[in-house]
Formats: sequence, C-alpha cells, structure tokens
Amino acid sequence: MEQRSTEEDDAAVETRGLTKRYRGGQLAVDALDLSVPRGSVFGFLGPNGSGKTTTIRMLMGLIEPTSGRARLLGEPMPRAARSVLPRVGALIEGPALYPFLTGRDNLLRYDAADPTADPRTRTARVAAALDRVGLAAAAGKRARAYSLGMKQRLGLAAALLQPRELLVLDEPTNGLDPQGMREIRSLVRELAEEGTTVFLSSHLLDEIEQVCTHAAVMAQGRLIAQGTVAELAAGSRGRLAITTPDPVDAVRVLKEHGVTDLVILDERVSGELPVPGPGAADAPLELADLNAALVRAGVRVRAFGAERASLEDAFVALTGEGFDVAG
Ligand SMILES: Nc1ncnc2c1ncn2[C@@H]1O[C@H](COP(=O)(O)OP(=O)(O)OP(=O)(O)O)[C@@H](O)[C@H]1O
Repeated sequence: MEQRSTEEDDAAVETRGLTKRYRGGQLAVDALDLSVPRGSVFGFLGPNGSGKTTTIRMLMGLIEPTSGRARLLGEPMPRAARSVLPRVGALIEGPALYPFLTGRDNLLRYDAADPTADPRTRTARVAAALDRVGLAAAAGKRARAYSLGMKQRLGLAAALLQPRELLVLDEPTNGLDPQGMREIRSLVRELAEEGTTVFLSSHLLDEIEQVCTHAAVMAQGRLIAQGTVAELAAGSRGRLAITTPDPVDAVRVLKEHGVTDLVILDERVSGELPVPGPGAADAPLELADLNAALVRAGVRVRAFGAERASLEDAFVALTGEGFDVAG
C-alpha cells in the first residue's frame, strides 16, 4: 500500500532513501530523506565532500541514484525530467559558457536551445535576466574575460530566463566577493517573495542563516538534521549573559534554575541555558522567569540577555565537531 502524506505531495523536492555509491565504491549519499516545502528558501548545508552536489545532480536527473527515489515538484525523477525540468531553473557547478561569446550572446544562445522558450520575447528576457543579476553593464564583454563571480552571475541569469517554480542553486555565491554575495542573497529573497521555491547548497552557515527559512544539514553523505532554521537553532543551547554587582548570588540562583557552565568575569556572569526539548518541555524555562527569580533573590541585575543560538551552535551540537571547512 502506498501511503503518501499531503506534506510529501506539496513538497517542491522530496527524496526517500536516496543513495549514491560511485563506481569506485565511495558512498557519497546515504539513504537521504529530504523534504523541501514549497515556498521555502531551503539551505542545503554541509562541509565540502558531504554529498551536496551528488544529491543535486540526482535531483536534476544528471546521474542515476544507486537506490531510493526523488521527486521534483511532485513528479518522479529522472522519469518525468522532460515535463518537470522546464519548471526548474538550475545553477550547478560552474555553468558551461562559450568563452568567445559575450555574456549576452551566451544567454541568447542558451535560450535558443530551449524548445520551451518563446523567441519573440528572447531579447527582452535576456536583458531582464542580465539586469537582475547585475550584469547589464558587462553584457557586451566576452565571457572569457569574466571573473569567477561574473560567470556565476551569468549562470544564475541563465536559470532566470523564464519564470520558474523552483530554483536549484549549487553554491551560488561561490567566487563572489562580500558585496556580490549580498546581492545574490537579496535576489534570492526577492525570488522567494515572488513565490519561487529556492533550494541552495552552501558550506557557509552564515549565509544559510541570513537567507533561508529552512535547512538540512549533511555530514559524510548522511542527513543529520532538517527543519526550519529557527527549529534547528533552537535545538542547541543559547548562552545567557548578565551584568550584576552580585555575581556570586547570581550564580547560585542561575544554577538552581538549570543554567550550567557558569563563568564569572568581574561583574559579568554567563552560562549555558538548559536545552529546550522533550525533557524540558514540561517546565519550559522562560527568560523572564529567570530574571524574576534573580530579582526575588535580591540580585541586582543591570543587564540581562541571551545570545541567540546560531545554526553553527546547532551544527556543533549535532556532530560534535566544528564546522571547519576549507574553501
Ligand atoms: N564522480 C565521482 N566519482 C567518485 N567519487 C565522487 C564523484 N563525485 C564525488 N565523489 C565523492 O563523493 C563524495 C561527495 O561529494 P560531493 O561533491 O557530492 O560533495 P559536496 O558536499 O557537494 O562537496 P563540494 O562542496 O566540495 O562539492 C566525496 O567524497 C567525493 O569525493
């Protein structure tokens, strides 16, 4: 009996047990269950070599999975590739460019090769896409003179030549300077506001936190967590910091309320907040209650704040290691 939840049917990307073992025996993706809600900006996060590109290539029908299945916009891949792929824009591993053609001519040619593209609107759509990625001024330059970042933008422009329901972007900010990264992030937000689901891979936690509503974390071919960015960050502890002339009393009260790893530095006391989760659910620790408890105990509190737990904290908590990647 095949039972599929509405959530699966609604997903822009959905995989079950998706696995890829390369010929050499390398298990690149191991039984991946991914669920990307429509309308989300979904960050696919993991260090280099964790299997992101392999997953994306399977999703787009570029390589066959060893086992498991993948659906794009509700349709099975690679079987439905012909009907689904026109609704999906993709930027994967440095776009193939004709180096001797200008950026604009590359796009015109790319669009001409797409049987679903309307030739009457081609020039206008190419101009709009160039403008969107900030390449209008450099459109007349040959692609071979483009920097890595400009090539990346041109690839993104190619993905934006037609309206898309889903964009799949493999490391879209690769090779961009900080300003370029900001521009791509705001473009991604804009596209999401227009209703496009964006699935983007990155090894930059920071980037995912800034732009994504949801994320999945990969390590060594396996999915170690997925959910909304807020949920993922909430799975890790945040750190509490208070300023008080009564640090010793403060430590005693905080300890009674489950705060651990308390450190006194002059008038500053900091500690780890208890992990929210199943164990703590019956007695959720409200920061306001904690503050009130300090005041009740006569501790003079001058400043009170909790540092928001970041995805990086979550990643470290999940894997027991730092998010230390090269490049
Ligand atoms: N064509 C291939 N043949 C054999 N092994 C491969 C092949 N492509 C990738 N691998 C291996 O599979 C694993 C996952 O690689 P993959 O490129 O999917 O990771 P990634 O997370 O996208 O990393 P990166 O950000 O560096 O691209 C790595 O160990 C890699 O060496």
